[in-house]
Amino acid sequence: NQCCWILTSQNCFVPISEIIAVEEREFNKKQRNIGRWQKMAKLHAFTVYYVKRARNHRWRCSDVTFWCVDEHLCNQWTQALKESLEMQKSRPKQLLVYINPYGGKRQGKRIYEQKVAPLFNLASISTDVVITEHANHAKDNLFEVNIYKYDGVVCVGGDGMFSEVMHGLIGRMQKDSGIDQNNPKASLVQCNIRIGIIPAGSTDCICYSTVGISDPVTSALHIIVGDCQPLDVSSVHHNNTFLKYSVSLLGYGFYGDILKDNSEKKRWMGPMRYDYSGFKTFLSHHYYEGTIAYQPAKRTHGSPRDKESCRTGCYICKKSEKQLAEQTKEHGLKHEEGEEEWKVIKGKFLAINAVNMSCACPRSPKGLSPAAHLADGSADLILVRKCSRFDFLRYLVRHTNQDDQFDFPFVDVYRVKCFQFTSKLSEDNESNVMDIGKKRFGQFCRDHPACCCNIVNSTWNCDGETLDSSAIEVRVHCQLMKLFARGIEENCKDEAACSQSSIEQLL
Ligand SMILES: Nc1ncnc2c1ncn2[C@@H]1O[C@H](COP(=O)(O)OP(=O)(O)OP(=O)(O)O)[C@@H](O)[C@H]1O
Ligand SMILES: CCCCCCCCCCCCC/C=C/[C@@H](O)[C@H](CO)NC(C)=O
Ligand SMILES: [Ca+2]
Repeated sequence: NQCCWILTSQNCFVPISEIIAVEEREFNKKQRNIGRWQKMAKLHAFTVYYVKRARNHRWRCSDVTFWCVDEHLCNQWTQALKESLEMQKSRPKQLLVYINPYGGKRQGKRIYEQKVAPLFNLASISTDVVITEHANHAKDNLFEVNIYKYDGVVCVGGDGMFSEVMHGLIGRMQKDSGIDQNNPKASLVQCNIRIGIIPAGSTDCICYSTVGISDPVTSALHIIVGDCQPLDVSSVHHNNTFLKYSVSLLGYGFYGDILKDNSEKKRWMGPMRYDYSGFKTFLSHHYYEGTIAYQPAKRTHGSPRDKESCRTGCYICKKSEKQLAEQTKEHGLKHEEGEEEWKVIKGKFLAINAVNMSCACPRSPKGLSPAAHLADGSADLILVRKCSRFDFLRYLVRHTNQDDQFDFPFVDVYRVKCFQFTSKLSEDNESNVMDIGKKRFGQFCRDHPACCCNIVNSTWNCDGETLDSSAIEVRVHCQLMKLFARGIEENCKDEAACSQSSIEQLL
């Protein structure tokens, strides 16, 4: 991996790990009938395709062709490079691909065929492609196929499609290992089959937060070079029944209501439906009463108010990986019961957001929690208490600029390893004190008919899908799965040197 190629005249270094493919070239001598080469009888050549970094974390496939008069020398180079590529053991050779033809702007199939498949061919990756015919097709299929013959699963679509594939893979792993997903305390088996995301959805938050951009070619190249990014996954339960897994946002109140309004009937609007529902939800300004109990994540280093973000090779995530390995060595898969105390908060909230990662996306480039980590075994729990519409707008606007969105008296943020939520309504229901008046008047606040207090429940938005229950129990599973990604890279300092187009070089 450390072995580097030096393209001398251009001062451009390409590590072997970033070479996509090496191809012998058929050379027609008329192509280069100039200078001293004119007299040569035959020229030999080979082309190296490699990753070229462009602006804003974009990767592109570039190429450089090497010409040579000595056939033997040319073959030696080609051979040596091919052997080096063979030694890159983390690269996938066989992939299972699921395409959602209806996600985002309905471009999934075209994006895959035009932008991704040619790159997979170039890198000699063989694929089995499934174009999904209905929701849950990919998930169900993952319980039936021989997943162990693949080096990875690729999903072409948005966060919802990724969620399907993740549920299929994690669920299959637990089933094959005899783990009961309904047990909220079960230690889940890690899923080592990596998932690659080719973004073709509406928000594409998981791709953006793990790669730094939502761009199909960039994601395809991360898959080809065999990147590996572990990811925390939260399990969500209600009354000892498994509901869902979440990797990006678990949102109650504002983000749940956006989804409730954002029904399948609005899918024709494409990604715009989120802006429309977002605006409507903002105007409705509903808040919800409930109780949150959480256990702080004491073992993780770092805080949600840190100025530094999780980046490629993040040392905080590395430390968590080490801790996890030590813990597994000591206790095996047995769940280690946390002795930390539970903290309890009661209140009226406009939004309760729990994020396992920053949740950066094109609409909010730094995300809902800019310092959240991809693989530290914790989630950031953000509580936005009842405030004026104007203050809530100020809070939302800070998702899109450089100002600190946690610097408000009505916003609290905690780094947690698990939490529980019960709405006031279900508390009342459970303790059987719900009075008939509440039932009869449905969603209006009896005491203040003109206020925005909503005594019906909101809905949980779990990575873009609604949950059936408002009372939930959530636990973060450190690094439960892996992606073909490497986290967001620090910006390339020398972009001019990185953005060279095709270079031709004489050996
Ligand atoms: N062939 C299909 N027909 C209908 N729905 C499908 C099909 N294949 C997958 N789905 C479902 O479509 C839902 C949404 O898809 P996807 O996530 O790709 O796009 P999106 O909702 O536009 O984007 P995002 O999730 O990023 O907001 C997924 O939850 C998935 O279960
Ligand atoms: C005043 C109007 C405000 C509009 C706000 C629009 C939405 C902002 C998008 C930020 C969402 C980031 C979190 C991502 C969550 C995803 O899991 C989910 C599924 O794709 N997306 C959404 C929007 O719920
Ligand atoms: Ca995390």
